[in-house]
Amino acid sequence: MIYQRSSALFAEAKKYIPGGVNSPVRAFKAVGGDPIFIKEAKGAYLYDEDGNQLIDYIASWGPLILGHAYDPVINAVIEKAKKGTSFGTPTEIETELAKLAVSMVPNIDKIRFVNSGTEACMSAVRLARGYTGKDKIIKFAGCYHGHSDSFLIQAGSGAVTFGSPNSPGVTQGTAKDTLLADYNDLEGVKALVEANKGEIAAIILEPVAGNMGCIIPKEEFIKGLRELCTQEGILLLFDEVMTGFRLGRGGAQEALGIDADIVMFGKVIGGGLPVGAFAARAEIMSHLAPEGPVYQAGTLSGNPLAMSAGLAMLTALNNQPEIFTSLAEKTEYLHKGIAQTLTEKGVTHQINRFGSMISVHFTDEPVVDFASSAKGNNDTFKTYFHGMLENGVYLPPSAFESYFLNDALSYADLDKTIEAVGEVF
Ligand SMILES: Cc1ncc(COP(=O)(O)O)c(C=O)c1O
Ligand SMILES: N[C@H](C=O)CCC(=O)O
Repeated sequence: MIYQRSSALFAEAKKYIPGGVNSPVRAFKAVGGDPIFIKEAKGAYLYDEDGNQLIDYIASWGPLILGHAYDPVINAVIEKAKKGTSFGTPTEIETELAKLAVSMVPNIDKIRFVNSGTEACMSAVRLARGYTGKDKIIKFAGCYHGHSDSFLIQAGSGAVTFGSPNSPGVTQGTAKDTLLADYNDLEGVKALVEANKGEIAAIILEPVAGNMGCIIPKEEFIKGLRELCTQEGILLLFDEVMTGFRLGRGGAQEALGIDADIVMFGKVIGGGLPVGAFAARAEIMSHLAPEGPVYQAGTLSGNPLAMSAGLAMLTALNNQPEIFTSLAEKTEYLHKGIAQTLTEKGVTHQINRFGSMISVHFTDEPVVDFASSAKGNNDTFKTYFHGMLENGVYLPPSAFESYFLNDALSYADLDKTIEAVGEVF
């Protein structure tokens, strides 16, 4: 593979954009080398600026569950754009998307659209604080809820990849209200709740984590959190930015059989355009302005182009729920193929998978939380990542990220990926 033009574009970008990228995980810092600049994409493939074709396991970090440039989404956006790009007024399509989302997801009556997952999580926590009248929240080490100040405390994703899980710029005043627990450690959470009795507004988590690799919640952990929240008057916040409309029509709530109090969305709900959302029962959502006192706003929130992309995406998923099953089957096939190859080659590994999310960890311990994920061998990961790239497979450039499978991937693509693992090792 030749990456001359990508490297030249990166050098130019670095002159004008910090680190040459607009989101840190894109910069390949954890794996070394220059990031690949993409020119276009269709279905399961990316085409870079040097003319290489790559099988894509990132899908724009999750949104493109039906593959790149999915025709119904593209056509909906084109048609909408011809009629104007933004009005700053209510539009009918916002209600159409809200109605559809509410019909697909359990436990929610109303939804508010924002522009990113970060905004969704930030606003959901404000709502939880306003609703409960309490200040503190509990988050889990290695979970990422976007880059709002309250969440940059032992955050996963790019924050941990670049060694700053606690970002400079977050004040002590803000940080003290974010209490930290370990994923899958119910007793630790109970102890925190006991030590801060009556002060906790919310427990926020990725119900299936994807920002320290893919990590599955133990049944007793997730059930225990629900029970604890109900007992203590704490709101349970599911950050479904990755899992929403990916693990099934009803997301992780449905897949795990657990009801959350507030649910946050991003990625798939925008069909590849910038959309986030948060949703809850009417009683909770009624605290939000202009109905209630908790303020939240956005000049471009509910943008018609973004809404039309989201509506086309959710309509497709709602009408063809078998896609979720076939994606999970493809992911299982990939899991088995990679596991068999790595075992034959004598490479120590763990693979975690849930639905269409999967991650490979080069460690001999089960990966159940941030600490066990961080034990993965990063030198082996770098060899794996660059070797796969050389073989035309584009994986997330960090061991702390999940892969996202998309419906356009064929079994031939999966076989090529599995063969590539054999080539690399
Ligand atoms: C679980 C989770 N929550 C929140 C976010 C923040 O979303 P965004 O990047 O759209 O702000 C992300 C991804 O970035 C995420 O994976
Ligand atoms: N892990 C992050 C979100 O899912 C990756 C996307 C980003 O921060 O650019």
